[in-house]
Amino acid sequence: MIPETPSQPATTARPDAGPLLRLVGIDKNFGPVQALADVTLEVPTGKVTALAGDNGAGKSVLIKCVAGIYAPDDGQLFWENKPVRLNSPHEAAERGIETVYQDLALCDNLDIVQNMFLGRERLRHLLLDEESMEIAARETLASLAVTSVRSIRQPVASLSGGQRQSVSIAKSVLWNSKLVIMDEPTAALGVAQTEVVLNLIRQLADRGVAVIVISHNMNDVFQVADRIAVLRLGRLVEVRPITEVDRQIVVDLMTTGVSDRVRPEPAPSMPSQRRIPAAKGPLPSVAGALHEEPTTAAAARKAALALNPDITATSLPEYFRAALARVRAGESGVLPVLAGLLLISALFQSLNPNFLTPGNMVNLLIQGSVFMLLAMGQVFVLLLGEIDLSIGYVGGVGGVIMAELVQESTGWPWWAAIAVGLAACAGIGVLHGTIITRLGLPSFVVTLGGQLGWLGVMLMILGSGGVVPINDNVINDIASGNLSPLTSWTVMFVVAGVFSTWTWLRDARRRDSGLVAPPVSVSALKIAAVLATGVAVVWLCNTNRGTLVEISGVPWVLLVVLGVLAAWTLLLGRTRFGRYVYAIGGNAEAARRGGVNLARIRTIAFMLASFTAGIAGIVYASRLRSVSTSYDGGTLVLYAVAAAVIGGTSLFGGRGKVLHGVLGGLVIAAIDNGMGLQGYSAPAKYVVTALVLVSAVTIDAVARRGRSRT
Ligand SMILES: Nc1ncnc2c1ncn2[C@@H]1O[C@H](COP(=O)(O)OP(=O)(O)OP(=O)(O)O)[C@@H](O)[C@H]1O
Repeated sequence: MIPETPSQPATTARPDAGPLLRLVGIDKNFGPVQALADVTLEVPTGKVTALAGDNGAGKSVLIKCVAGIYAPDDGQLFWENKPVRLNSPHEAAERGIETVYQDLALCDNLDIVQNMFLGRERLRHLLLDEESMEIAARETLASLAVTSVRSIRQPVASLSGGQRQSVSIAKSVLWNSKLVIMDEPTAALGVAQTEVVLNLIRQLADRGVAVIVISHNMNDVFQVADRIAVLRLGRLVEVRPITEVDRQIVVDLMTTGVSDRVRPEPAPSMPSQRRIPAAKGPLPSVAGALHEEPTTAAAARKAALALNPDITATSLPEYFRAALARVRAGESGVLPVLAGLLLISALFQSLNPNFLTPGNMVNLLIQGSVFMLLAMGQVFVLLLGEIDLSIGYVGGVGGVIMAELVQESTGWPWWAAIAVGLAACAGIGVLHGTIITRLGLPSFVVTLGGQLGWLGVMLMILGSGGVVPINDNVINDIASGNLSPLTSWTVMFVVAGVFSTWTWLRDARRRDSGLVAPPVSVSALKIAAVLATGVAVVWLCNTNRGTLVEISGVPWVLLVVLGVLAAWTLLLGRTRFGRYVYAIGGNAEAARRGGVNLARIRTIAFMLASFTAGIAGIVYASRLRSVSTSYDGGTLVLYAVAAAVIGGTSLFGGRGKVLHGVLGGLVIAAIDNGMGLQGYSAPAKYVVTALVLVSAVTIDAVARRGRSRT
């Protein structure tokens, strides 16, 4: 089992207990290539063992055998004196073997805490326990003298190579790893960063961790290693204490397998032989490893603020300045879509004064609800870097199943009909997800096939008549019914009250614990903004929009959208599943190495996309009070992808929020509605929506470039 209490000193050396790891007679062949031949090696605790060898000598294959990636063809591994088989990286991790790979198995889009806990998140009441994880991560970094709590919530993408290595090493300390394997840990690092990383490696060994380091850099090997094992053509030729060899001996062993040379006494000033001393407490040169640059406190604070305004801003102006810096760095969040919405509204209002009337606004919200729902489902899939082109017609299938079941001849109650329609959609999502993950087919192709296939199924259920009317009042009221004005206000204040209390208490608790939290003024501003939006929407909906009879109140469908938004936001933001969706979108390999079951998470994401499409299909059917052959799922799915991307979800995976689907859906509904008021036909609407989509994708791509430049 993986120990649950991290950030204590790791194992203490057990001098009498033998080596932590013993490899005996390990062979590994790849067809005719003998990568390892009869390798016998002991790895003791509390020592850094350097693995040296020329290109192709077998170093990587050897560590992969220890890390559970390759099974040796012959030979035996002994872990703490017991014979073991390590069948997967997960099994190795469970025994306390952590591998820090050259390509650093970190997800760029996740922050430091999220990366350090990836695959081993702590939960409280089934939700991620962010506070406890942040505290543990902070303590671990501090114990290694990587002392910057300020930046613990910054995305790993914004870290330098040395900083990323520091995070990877801290991760192994956090998890009380007994053996840490590092593949070229200082490759591509500058002098100062190399020094930081070597110091951290030394600290690991001084805590009693066994460390294996592969490095081509002899300076590093001589600085940090206690012993050196040399491989040549897959065979282990020597293991010696580092004090008994010099560079020439190592080179001789690597190239010829033997060396008669006796190491001369090193001159005290020889830089290449300078050893890092055993640590007594945090090493000063490691302090601030997350803040190597810039050097002055003010500049460091400015940089930290720019990376994440929540980190350190203590006043409102500071927070806004930092947010502005983030926008300039390509982290614009929902700003472009909000600006776009304002612009579109101003444009249509100037063209037609009816655009911003309460009646039209509510109509627009109802029209947009189908786009919003479909887009919210699509966000799950886009976050994975995939796409689902079938959800339009999957929603249609859900709608038509529900419609058939509430026919008088069938006589099902409305709730059962809805449940079966949604279950059918979820099942379709599982089917798509399973085909995509198990057969390894591209989601684009599978769901394109799904688009045609489910259109066919929908038409078959519709039958020769081509239309299934809905006479059930409850179902028809989903899109056409309203809450009473009083209930509308009550519901709004309850929802806003719950959100405000939760936000306020959470932010206050985090501030009290010294964790990353926005200043009080920002928490207050967030609450005020939500309250103002709620009041505006309810005021709008409560204004009479009927001509012959009075029609007022919040439409039921808005509650459906709000409910889905809240549920999916919680799922993506506060659960392991959500964390893994982002992790896979950011770096699927890192997620896999963290023990995440990629196939399961992907399949669930496709299921949720289809399930949400089912809700959209039911709303659509409710609005038309029927399902017919005129249902155009092909256009709907394109609008859904466009809405998610326009809202700010990246097509490249790993970035996005459920809220983006709602905001993008609003933009599309506004274009559709505004152009409709102006008397434009469908083709013109398509062209304008396409232009907006292309602009959104361009903004996404430019922002991505901005981020990588930063
Ligand atoms: N998956 C594989 N399939 C076939 N051959 C492989 C595979 N992995 C490694 N080899 C072979 O095994 C031998 C040892 O490779 P390995 O990657 O361990 O070398 P290395 O010592 O790590 O070299 P380098 O320093 O260049 O990374 C090489 O001849 C390589 O071509």
